[in-house]
Amino acid sequence: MADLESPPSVSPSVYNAPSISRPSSCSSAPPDETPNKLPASAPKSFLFEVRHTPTAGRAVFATQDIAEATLIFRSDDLTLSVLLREYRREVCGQCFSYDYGRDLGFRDKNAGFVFCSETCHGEWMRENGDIGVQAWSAVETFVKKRSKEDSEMVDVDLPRPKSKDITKAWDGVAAQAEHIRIARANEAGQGAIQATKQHHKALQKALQAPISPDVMSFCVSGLLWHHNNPSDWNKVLALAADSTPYHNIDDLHAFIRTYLHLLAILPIPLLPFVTAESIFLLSSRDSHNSFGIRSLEDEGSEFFGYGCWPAASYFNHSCAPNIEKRRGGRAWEFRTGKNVKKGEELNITYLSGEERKLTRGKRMQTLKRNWGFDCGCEQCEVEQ
Ligand SMILES: C[S@@+](CC[C@H](N)C(=O)[O-])C[C@H]1O[C@@H](n2cnc3c(N)ncnc32)[C@H](O)[C@@H]1O
Repeated sequence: MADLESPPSVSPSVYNAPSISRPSSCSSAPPDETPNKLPASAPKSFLFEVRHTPTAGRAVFATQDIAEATLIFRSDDLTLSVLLREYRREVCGQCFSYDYGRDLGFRDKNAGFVFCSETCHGEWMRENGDIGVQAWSAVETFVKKRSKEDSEMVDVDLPRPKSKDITKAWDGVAAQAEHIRIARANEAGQGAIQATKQHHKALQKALQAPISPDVMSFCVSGLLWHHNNPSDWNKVLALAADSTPYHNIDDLHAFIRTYLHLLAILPIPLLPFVTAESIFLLSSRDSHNSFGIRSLEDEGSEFFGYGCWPAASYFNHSCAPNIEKRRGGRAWEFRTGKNVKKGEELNITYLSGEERKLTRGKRMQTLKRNWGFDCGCEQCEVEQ
């Protein structure tokens, strides 16, 4: 993940036949999109339009003069998200409200989330559905038994695994994944192939591997979103993709182990969604599109997690942005930070407060490291 405006932390398809096992890391371009066609999920307003640019992909442009402090867009289309485990007692699992570190009152022990109200709990249950509630309970039971095994902090200075390393690593677990599927299907009385000792051993081996609870939550939220909203999956597919989304080799392996863990523990109806491709795809879209979910007070000093709001992900970065974004509950609001002229690009910043004060060179480095792009904003051109 290189989330919009937060420090790097853990990162974090359509149903594929279970036998397909490796992510197609080289073919991550959004489907059904010609250079001039925009996805239906791109944000829409009479104040702006989304257009393709020669150097920075799609971008948002004002279609008329806009006065300072105008609300230009509200994005409430949260797809996948992760609430870091250390905040699970303090931050509402549905609306992300926070009460200065106090434990919230409505606890769902089975699922491992707290809520600020019965209404939020009910909404969360409704959105996740029966299978979702079962999935979160399975994860919670599994994590509770193990707890605190992996440190999820990543060293951002280690090299990122290249496409060929990623493919090789996923290929390396394809056979084990197949064995686990067969063992699970047999347990559920559904197997076309009789499970043997070898299959059960593969499952046990997966269960014993070190766990990464936040990576697991990230993946579960994405898989559930896909399961529960199949017709909206294109919103995620249409986002800018990163073909090498893992911060380092440990991050890559955390996702691969998580894949096997999820095959071993999730409810059977979810298993068709748990493919190497889908887990890779979640990272590849998260990497360039997630927004940090931070406290609303103290200039956002508490980093609760991150999430992906597809319509909000069409705003490019500028080192002198004209749009300010602010989270309210589960939605983001975008307002002009200054008067904007018709035809100007509408930009937010992807840099955190301290990073914004850096020199051009250091800002460039930060954006390149966290986002993989060479900043082509007007401010950087002026300062050149
Ligand atoms: C959140 S997406 C923004 C929308 C994106 N342009 C698209 O077509 O989906 C972030 C990606 O946009 C591109 N981008 C954003 N700001 C940029 C900038 N200032 N200079 C160059 N590329 C930029 C980079 O490829 C970055 O990874």
